[in-house]
Amino acid sequence: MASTKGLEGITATESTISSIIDDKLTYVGYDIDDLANNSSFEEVVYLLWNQKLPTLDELNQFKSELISNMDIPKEVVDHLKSYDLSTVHPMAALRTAVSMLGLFDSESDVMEEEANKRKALRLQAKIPTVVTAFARIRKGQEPVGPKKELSFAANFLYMMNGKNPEDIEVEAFNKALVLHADHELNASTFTARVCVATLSDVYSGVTAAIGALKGPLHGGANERVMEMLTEIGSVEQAIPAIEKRLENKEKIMGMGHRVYRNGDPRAKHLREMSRELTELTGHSKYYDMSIKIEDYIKENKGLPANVDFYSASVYHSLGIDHDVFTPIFAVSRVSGWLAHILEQYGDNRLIRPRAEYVGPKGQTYKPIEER
Ligand SMILES: CC(=O)SCCNC(=O)CCNC(=O)[C@H](O)C(C)(C)COP(=O)(O)OP(=O)(O)OC[C@H]1O[C@@H](n2cnc3c(N)ncnc32)[C@H](O)[C@@H]1OP(=O)(O)O
Ligand SMILES: O=C([O-])CC(=O)C(=O)O
Repeated sequence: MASTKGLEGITATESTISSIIDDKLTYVGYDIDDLANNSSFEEVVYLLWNQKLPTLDELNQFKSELISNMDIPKEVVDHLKSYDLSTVHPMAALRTAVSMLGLFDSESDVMEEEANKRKALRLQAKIPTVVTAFARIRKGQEPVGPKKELSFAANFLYMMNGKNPEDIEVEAFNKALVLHADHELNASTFTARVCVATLSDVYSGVTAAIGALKGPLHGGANERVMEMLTEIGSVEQAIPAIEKRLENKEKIMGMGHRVYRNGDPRAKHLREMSRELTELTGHSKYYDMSIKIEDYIKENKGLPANVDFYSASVYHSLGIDHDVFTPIFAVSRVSGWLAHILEQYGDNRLIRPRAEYVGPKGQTYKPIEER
């Protein structure tokens, strides 16, 4: 039987979490546009995990549970301080720290449903703390803990910068978190599901997913978009630089998508946020360059911008270090990974496809001294 490279077009599982149908994205049946325009990230996480929007009481309870679980063990902070901070990528630090968090969770290997839900909450709560702690430690700053009265999005920015964020920053960051929360069977979510389908634990599933998200063809693209924009440097150079990259058969980061053909519905929200925030912070050139590149690639390659393209200039405008863009993706996407992990446990079967063997056949074994 012939193989399908990259499993393109293969339906590998049923899911009730998110859907992409005719280029339209929904979480549990709610249109991403409605959620992006109206909901808090905490509401979306609750929705993904419970398959329903919370009441006000449920939301308040959920928010306070999240905040009260945000602290991370001192040993993890000490570990983050022990690397060569000039070379370690924050995604690598996050991958190791999440695995380490499992060592300090006495329920790590308890496979009961309620224990898995408690671990999900702890991971969702602690990942922003790890990301912000590492970002501060490598600048010689001490980590900052969360504030009870702040939202999840505001707390991330507070723990990162050590000061209360502006409303417009919180609004933009919340929207970015909502837009990145889940995306059907993308590579990192599939990785998480494959891992836990062996009945491995939640920490292993999330650690594996972080590894998959890190790659430049997936979540790692947002950092590469900013690297590209910075290298290009000016609006005038945008098209000549892109033409040169295409001539060299380089991929344009943030462009193209395996599933969307006519456009990623998340990109328009991020494009608008990029327009507003770059203007407000004096970084309009990055928005102007992005628009030119998007139009050129659409016209010449027929490829749409994906979620990673405009998130780059949005995060840059929020003053976030470029190599922290992908960890921020993880801060949001862990909600989707955890929803899928819980769904996988709920109706599990080992995921084990086949490979079509195309190597040599019928070889005769020779003793080592005769080779
Ligand atoms: C959150 C996310 O993960 S969104 C995706 C983030 N990744 C990126 O932005 C990286 C850049 N984009 C890409 O590499 C791809 O579009 C992917 C990985 C997103 C999708 O990949 P696939 O569905 O496997 O498409 P594939 O890589 O086979 O590309 C098909 C054709 O389009 C071209 N193409 C696809 N994306 C791009 C791009 N960004 N720039 C230039 N050409 C591209 C390929 O070169 C290929 O051309 P060919 O048929 O002439 O060889
Ligand atoms: O679905 C994909 O292949 C990649 C993507 O856009 C995401 O994970 O958000």
